[in-house]
Amino acid sequence: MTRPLVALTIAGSDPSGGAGVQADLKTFSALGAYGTAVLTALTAQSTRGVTGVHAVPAAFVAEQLATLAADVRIDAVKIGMLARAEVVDVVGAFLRDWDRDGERVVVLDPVMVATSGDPLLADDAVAAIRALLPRARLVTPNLPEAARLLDEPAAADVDAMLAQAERLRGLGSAWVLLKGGHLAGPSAVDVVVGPGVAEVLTGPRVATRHTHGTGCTLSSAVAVLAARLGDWPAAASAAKAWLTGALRAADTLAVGGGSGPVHHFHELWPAEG
Ligand SMILES: Nc1ncnc2c1ncn2[C@@H]1O[C@H](COP(=O)(O)OP(=O)(O)O)[C@@H](O)[C@H]1O
Ligand SMILES: Cc1ncc(COP(=O)(O)O)c(N)n1
Repeated sequence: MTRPLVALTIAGSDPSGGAGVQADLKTFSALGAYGTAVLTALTAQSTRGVTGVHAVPAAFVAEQLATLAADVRIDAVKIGMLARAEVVDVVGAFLRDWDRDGERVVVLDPVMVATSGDPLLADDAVAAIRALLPRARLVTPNLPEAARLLDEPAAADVDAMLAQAERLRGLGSAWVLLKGGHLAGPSAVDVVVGPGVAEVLTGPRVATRHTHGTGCTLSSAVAVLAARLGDWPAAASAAKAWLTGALRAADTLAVGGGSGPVHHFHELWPAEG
C-alpha cells in the first residue's frame, strides 16, 4: 500500500466542527490524507456565530511549527485563520524555511470574516496577509476578501472576477482561486487563474443554508488534491465537485440551529435509518 499524503493545516479552531481546523482535518481524512494541525487561535463559535476569539501567542505558533516540521515530512500546507499580524509573520518565517525553493504545495485561504459576519482577522493584519501572498502557490479568497486585498469594490460578475483574480496574482502567488459563492444565481461560480490559464469553474448552487466552512473545506481539499495530482486547475475543479457533494448532503447532518456544516464524509457514511 502506498504511503498516504501528509497534510498540515495552520488555522483556528471551530468547536462546532464545521469550519477551521476541524473542517480541515475532516477534509484531509475524507480525501485519504493524514492530517496534522497547528492551532493559531481558539474561537468560541457555533453554527449561529462567533462569540469570542482567543489568539495563540505568536511564539507558540512558531514552536508548534518548528517541533512538527523537525519530525514529520509534510506534503501539503493549507493556511486558514491567522487572527493577528504577529501570527501571519510567524507563518511567513516558517514558509521561508520549509519552502525555500517556492515549489511546495502551499494553499492560503485569507480568512477575514466568518460566514456569520463575525471578524476573524484583526483590521491591522490585512497588510501582513498581503505580504504573505508571495509565499503561497495558490490563494483562495472569497469576493469580500479579494476586494479587501486589492482595495477595490467586490466583483459583481464573472468577468470582474477573472480580472480581479489576475490582479491578485500580481500580489505574488502564481495561482488564484477566486470563489464566487457570495454571488447570487443558479450556479456557484469560481475562477482559477495561473500562468497562461484562466478557467471558470461552474457548479450547481445547492439549495441549503448549511454552508458553514465551505471556504475552509475547499482550500483543504485543493491542497490534498494538488499534492496528489500535481495540477492546480485539475485540483480546484475536483475539489469543487467534491464540495458540491458535501453541500448536497449537508441537510442530513442537522447540526446546530444556524448555518450548519457541510457533510465531509458524504462519500463514506451510509445514510441512517
Ligand atoms: N450554495 C452553494 N452551492 C454550491 N456551492 C457553493 C454554495 N455556496 C458556496 N459554494 C461554493 O463553496 C466554495 C466556498 O465559497 P464562498 O462561499 O465564496 O467562500 P467562503 O466560504 O470563504 O465565504 C466555492 O467553491 C463556492 O462556489
Ligand atoms: C476558526 C474558523 N476559521 C475559518 C472560518 C471561516 O469559515 P468559512 O469557511 O465559512 O469561510 C471560521 N468560521 N472559523
